[in-house]
Amino acid sequence: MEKIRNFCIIAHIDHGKSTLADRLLDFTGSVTEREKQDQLLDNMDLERERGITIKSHAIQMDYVHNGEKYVLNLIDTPGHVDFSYEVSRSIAACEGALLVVDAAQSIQAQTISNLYLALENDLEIIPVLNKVDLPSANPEEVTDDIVDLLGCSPEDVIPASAKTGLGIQDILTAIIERVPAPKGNPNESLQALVFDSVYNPFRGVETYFRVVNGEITKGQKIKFVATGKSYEADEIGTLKLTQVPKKKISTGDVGYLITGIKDAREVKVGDTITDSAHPTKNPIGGFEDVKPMVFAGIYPVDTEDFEDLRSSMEKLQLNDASLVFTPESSAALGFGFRCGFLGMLHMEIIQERLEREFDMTVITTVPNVSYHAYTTKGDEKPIIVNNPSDLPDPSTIDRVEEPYIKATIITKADFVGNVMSLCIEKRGQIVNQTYLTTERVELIFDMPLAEIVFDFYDRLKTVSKGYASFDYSPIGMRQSKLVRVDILLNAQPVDALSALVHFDNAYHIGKKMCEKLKELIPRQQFDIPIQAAIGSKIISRETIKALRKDVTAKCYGGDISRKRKLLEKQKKGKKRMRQVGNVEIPQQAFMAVLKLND
Ligand SMILES: Nc1nc2c(ncn2[C@@H]2O[C@H](COP(=O)(O)OP(=O)(O)OP(=O)(O)O)[C@@H](O)[C@H]2O)c(=O)[nH]1
Repeated sequence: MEKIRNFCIIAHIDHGKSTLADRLLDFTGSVTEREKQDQLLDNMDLERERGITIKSHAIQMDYVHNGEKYVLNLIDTPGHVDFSYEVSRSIAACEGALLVVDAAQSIQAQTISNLYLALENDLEIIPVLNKVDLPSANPEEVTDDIVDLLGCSPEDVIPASAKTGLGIQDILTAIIERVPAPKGNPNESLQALVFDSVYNPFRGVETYFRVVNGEITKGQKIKFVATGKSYEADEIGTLKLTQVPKKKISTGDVGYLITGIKDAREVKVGDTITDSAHPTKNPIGGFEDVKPMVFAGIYPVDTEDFEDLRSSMEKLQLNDASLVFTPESSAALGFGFRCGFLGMLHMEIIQERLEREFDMTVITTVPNVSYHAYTTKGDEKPIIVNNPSDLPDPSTIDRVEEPYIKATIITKADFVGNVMSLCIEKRGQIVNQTYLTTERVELIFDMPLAEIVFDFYDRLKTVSKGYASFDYSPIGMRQSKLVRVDILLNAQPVDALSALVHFDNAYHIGKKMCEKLKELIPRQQFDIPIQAAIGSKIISRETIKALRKDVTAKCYGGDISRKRKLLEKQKKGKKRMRQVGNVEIPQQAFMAVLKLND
């Protein structure tokens, strides 16, 4: 135990965590030449393409320091706010953290939020000034920023470049000398923290854990405290680049467990593993079930594919326990599912995985957050509104509550005005404003989560010319004035286009929706009126003019293969169209409300 170091790397997105992890693996000889590949830990294709870490992973390195052999367990953490719960669990499994700060960009919102998480867990912080090789790097200034933030001395900050390999040895030395060895009692009953799980189609769910007390042995009967379920530890081992089966994993160490569980929902990140016969009396605290924040409908483009979609979603859920869904139906789109996601990025990922891994073409409807509606009947429990159609009749509503968040934004002093106006437009209330340095300002707002879901990130980037970083955490429900804006095409309501919006924004959004739909829906043989309505009141209207004449009629003769090509192309385009009444609506139209300001 004396020779084990468990650490994680925390950073703002793109500050170089994954690249630094690769360098550490290289340096400790944990990868052979053949295995070398950029961003080794990001082993999902999607992760590599998007250049982001979606799930956290762990890896063990051996390193000799002053003639002594050490085991270093690195736990890589995801960088995006949608996955912050996973960051918090990975952090809880460590004693130390490398705080990576980009020498050109300095401290950003997630640098701070992750740092707070690490400090709450009493982690030893090793500040790393990364990307010092960049011409735009500002090492002195950024070191000062870090010293101010941590209250450390400038010598504690390790200058490094994950690209060139500079500083890697210093980082390893610091991990061994500064990060404390794990504590814990090997003789106590087993107590292990689940910090991640991964679904493997051949082996079932692989659970990643850190032993806090006691030890886990192959074949042991173990129990998951939160789910109360018991299993046999079919295989346990440590995580090198590949899994290395072991007979026993002891206090302080990190490993994987395979029990033949086939459903990701049975393994919850944050849960405690204990011995089935002699369960621990103190499960590790802080466990929470991850709750979806954003809801949207997912429908097959072809109504006949509903059963295929169901089986694909079930398979996806086996390996992504944070995805929830229930069947729903829409007059416009037929049968589909109302799905809950951790955030917008998670939603995009699910949609993309459905298309790539399961070859499904789907239509996603306008996302919304989860509201609580109380009726005048005085019922104690709220009606949970995850779907515009769940909103009770306005005449029976007493009040509606919506989820609020604390938003932390760090930006340059020059852009404070712009960022403030944006947040106020998004119904934010300023809570605090602090100058971190003369140049950089931290703004804290209470804001409705719903406003973040729509275009907030993009707008923030635009108004700050990219110099703003953003992070948020939920702070509970607050009363709101919510209405449902319905869209009528050719006088027919299209339920899949309905959106839940704040009353003050309803007219603006209704108008923009009509304009956007006019752009997106192709002209047809007849005039199509587009209307936005609240209840029976029409608040906006546009008209798509009819095509004047059939321009293709003249195109006769010519090469057949060319014609076929055109037909094929048309078919592809058609695939994402939905016939509603006698109007054809393209897929983008269902998401139009997200891009109202483009
Ligand atoms: N010049 C230079 N570029 C670097 C350095 N470290 C990382 N990068 C680049 O910075 C970008 C982001 O690096 P990543 O390692 O993917 O960042 P990350 O923090 O892991 O990002 P997420 O996993 O998405 O949170 C990549 O294009 C890297 O090649 C460095 O020391 N110098």
